[in-house]
Amino acid sequence: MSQARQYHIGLSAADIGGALDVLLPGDPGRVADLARALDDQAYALGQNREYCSWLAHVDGRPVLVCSSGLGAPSTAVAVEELANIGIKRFIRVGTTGAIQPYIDFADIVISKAAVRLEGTSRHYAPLAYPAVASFSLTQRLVAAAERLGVPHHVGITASSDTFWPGQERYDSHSGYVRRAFQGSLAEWRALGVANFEMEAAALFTVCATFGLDAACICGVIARRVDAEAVNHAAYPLAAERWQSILLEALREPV
Ligand SMILES: O=P(O)(O)O[C@H]1O[C@H](CO)[C@@H](O)[C@H]1O
Ligand SMILES: O=c1cc[nH]c(=O)[nH]1
Repeated sequence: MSQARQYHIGLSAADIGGALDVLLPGDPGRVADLARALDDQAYALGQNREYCSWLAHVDGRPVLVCSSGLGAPSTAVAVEELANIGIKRFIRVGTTGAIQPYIDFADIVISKAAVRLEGTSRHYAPLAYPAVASFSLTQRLVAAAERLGVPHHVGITASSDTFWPGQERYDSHSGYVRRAFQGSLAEWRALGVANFEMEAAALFTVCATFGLDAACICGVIARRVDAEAVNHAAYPLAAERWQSILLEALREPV
């Protein structure tokens, strides 16, 4: 473990009080709310670039909340540096677009694996290497969702490098989706993929190659069976649900 202040996240081991767990929301603007939902005494550690960090305690155990930034490259940087300062369990938490008709707004999707549509994970392992979540960490999230009765789905997630073409959205600036992606949403749906987001595959791959545990829990704010647009009204309930699941899961001693 390194004692040095990490270049991008701006944290050192001394800052995180021996935390082994990190929650990784994509958006730095969501860190404070999430940390306070775990612990009303949670406090800010600082912010560098897209990496905003707070420290919370759950039943006396330290839990770091640190934004990953948007997309795979910044997530991989966060994993590298958080691993350097002693983090062992990484839980991504964020928003997602569901592609299956049975998944509703604000439902929770817990990823058991991810399709590696992004490029970052290939810097760590060849494409034949699977992007799988940690069984034990994922099982803790699923058990917590079940205990709380929160509507949730456990499924395969497709992680794209882009919000528009890679998720086959035609409402982009150009309105054009490359031929390689035309029809891709229907194909992922036919193959049983549950949802689109942008970080899980890199997180799972990097953590697995490091021998670390990773999981991903997302709340549905777009239903791609109906529309390309995000439904902002779904966010508060989705966030309330993921916060309650995470608190319940973290209360369980490992
Ligand atoms: O809500 P977050 O965690 O940012 O996650 C999703 O939202 C962003 C796209 O809007 C991507 O980061 C995607 O993975
Ligand atoms: O549709 C969506 C919604 C959130 N995040 C994504 O990456 N896609």
